[in-house]
Amino acid sequence: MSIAIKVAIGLPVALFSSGFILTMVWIQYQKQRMLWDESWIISYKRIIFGRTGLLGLGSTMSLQRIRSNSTNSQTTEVTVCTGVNTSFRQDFIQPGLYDGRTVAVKHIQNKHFTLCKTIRKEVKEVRLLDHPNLCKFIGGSIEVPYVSIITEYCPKGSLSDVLLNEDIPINWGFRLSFATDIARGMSYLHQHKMFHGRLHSRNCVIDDRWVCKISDYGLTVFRREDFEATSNGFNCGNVNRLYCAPEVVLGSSPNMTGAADVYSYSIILVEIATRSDLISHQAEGVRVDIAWRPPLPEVKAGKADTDCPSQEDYCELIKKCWNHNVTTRPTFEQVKKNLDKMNPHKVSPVDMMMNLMEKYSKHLEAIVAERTQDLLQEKQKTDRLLYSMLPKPVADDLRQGRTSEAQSYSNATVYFSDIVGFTQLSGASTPHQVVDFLNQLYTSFDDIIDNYDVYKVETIGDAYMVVSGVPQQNGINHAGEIASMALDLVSVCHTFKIPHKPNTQLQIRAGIHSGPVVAGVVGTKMPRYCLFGDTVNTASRMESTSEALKIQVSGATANLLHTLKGYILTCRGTFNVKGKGDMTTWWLEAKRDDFTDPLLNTSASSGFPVSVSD
Ligand SMILES: Nc1nc2c(ncn2[C@@H]2O[C@H](COP(=O)(O)OP(=O)(O)OP(=O)(O)O)[C@@H](O)[C@H]2O)c(=O)[nH]1
Ligand SMILES: [Mg+2]
Repeated sequence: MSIAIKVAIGLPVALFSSGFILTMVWIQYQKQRMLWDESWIISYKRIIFGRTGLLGLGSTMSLQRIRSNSTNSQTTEVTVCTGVNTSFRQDFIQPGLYDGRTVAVKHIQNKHFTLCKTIRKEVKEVRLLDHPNLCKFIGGSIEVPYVSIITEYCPKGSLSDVLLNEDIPINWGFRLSFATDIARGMSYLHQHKMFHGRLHSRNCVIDDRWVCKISDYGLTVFRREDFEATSNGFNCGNVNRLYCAPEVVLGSSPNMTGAADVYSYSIILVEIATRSDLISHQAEGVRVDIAWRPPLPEVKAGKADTDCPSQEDYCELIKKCWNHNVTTRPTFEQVKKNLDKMNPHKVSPVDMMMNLMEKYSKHLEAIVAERTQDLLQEKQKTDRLLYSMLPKPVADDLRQGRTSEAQSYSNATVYFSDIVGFTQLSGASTPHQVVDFLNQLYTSFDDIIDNYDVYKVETIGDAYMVVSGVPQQNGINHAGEIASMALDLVSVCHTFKIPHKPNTQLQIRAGIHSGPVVAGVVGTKMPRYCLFGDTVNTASRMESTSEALKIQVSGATANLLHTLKGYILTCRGTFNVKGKGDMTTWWLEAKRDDFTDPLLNTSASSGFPVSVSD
């Protein structure tokens, strides 16, 4: 073989071998570099506590939960170089601000800490992990007594916090999403040959997008505290016994196995379905009974959001996961497939949130519409009440905060009526009977006056006062409106039965006068619309000097009725009215059908001609 051939074969082989060796050396170097890399070590002083301004849904609960296995809690005040006075709490996870982001700081109670090769290896392992369902490791503080593990902070708290908070509605879409998230995270961990060993619902945390992430995985030696020096995970004698697989309790298997994690997961599935606090509910005795399992959840299968889409499959999955026979427990990969089958149209939590919000906003809109309708009805009721107490324009003015000015009217007609012998009648009746009687009478009067363009001013005891032409002016029609109304009111008296004296004939005395009036609201408390002026006094005199079941009309009103035509009036004559002097007044008898002038038609009425004047 010539030298050239030897070189031609040997050179590529040599090059390849040296390349291979170099690559191997490079990989080894990288591995070692990662192992000895200390960029993950965080100076505790650089974490700012108490300024995070966070506290999401579950955080208050989470962050104040005293660790159940912590026997003593100690608080040491330290002033960090940032100038923020913080307190080092060793008994729970604290949120803090590190490098501009919010982090969860889990304190490890250790009096001594050595950054040994095992811990370096553990850190290297968790640093290489990256999955959306794993709570990201950020770094660690190794300064005693501030030894802590710093991880991504999930503002909604732990899965347990969320499930036990009754104020958070969680439909089955969310529940299956949580279950799938945990299975995904765990599957990823197991693929990387890492077992959790302390999987429970408090070690699953919920981020701001409602994604469930697994926390407190790996770093077994790093997180080992002084008091649990011998433990390498669950302390099965404590509250977490519930999550311990039977083989772990019996000591026949280490707790760091995939099957043990699957067992723990089955308990989380029960918690997700029942939303109950299994730890508090477990009886003392069950902690030692390895055959004990929480009761299977009664999940409703159905189409509603609140129902499980596949009840039987869900319970079947739980049973498989807590099987005594370790080998028949599914892997998380299989669990994921099972869950996907149960929930084929999996929607992301954000979309579910959006759907929920849309649903709530629609529901809210419906409620608002309903309440608006109620409000409208209430307003109508108060309006009706207000308008029954004050004329509408006046009431509207008052409602707008405007004070309604008194207004003068050049001509209006005022009606007064009074019950004849009321004092005697009420003396012989109980107050209840009197009120009942007046109420019935004036209710029927109120119904009648609704047919006319008149405004009822008030009832004063047994007196009834009505005006027309105020506050709505109506030319000279006011006289006709009042006259027609007065005739109706008197005629109703003929048929009206006094409830407690059916055999007594009700008699009213009525009087009418027309003239100028001033009208306005008096007072701010219980405001009343009042009429003032001589016209009111004269109308009252017309009533007081009238006779039973008769309507006495002044000359001024009679003149207007004459102009309006259609009323039969007979002259009562002239007599002295107290405070008014001599007055000629008229009896309003009836309405005429043929509209002939009543004052000129002497034969039809009283038989003698009459002139109209005050
Ligand atoms: N809001 C919020 N709470 C958290 C976070 N991580 C943990 N927690 C809560 O802090 C509480 C205390 O956590 P840990 O000290 O890890 O105790 P634990 O989870 O009960 O038990 P182990 O982890 O098994 O020791 C837990 O109940 C969690 O609910 C987080 O990222 N955000
Ligand atoms: Mg935890």
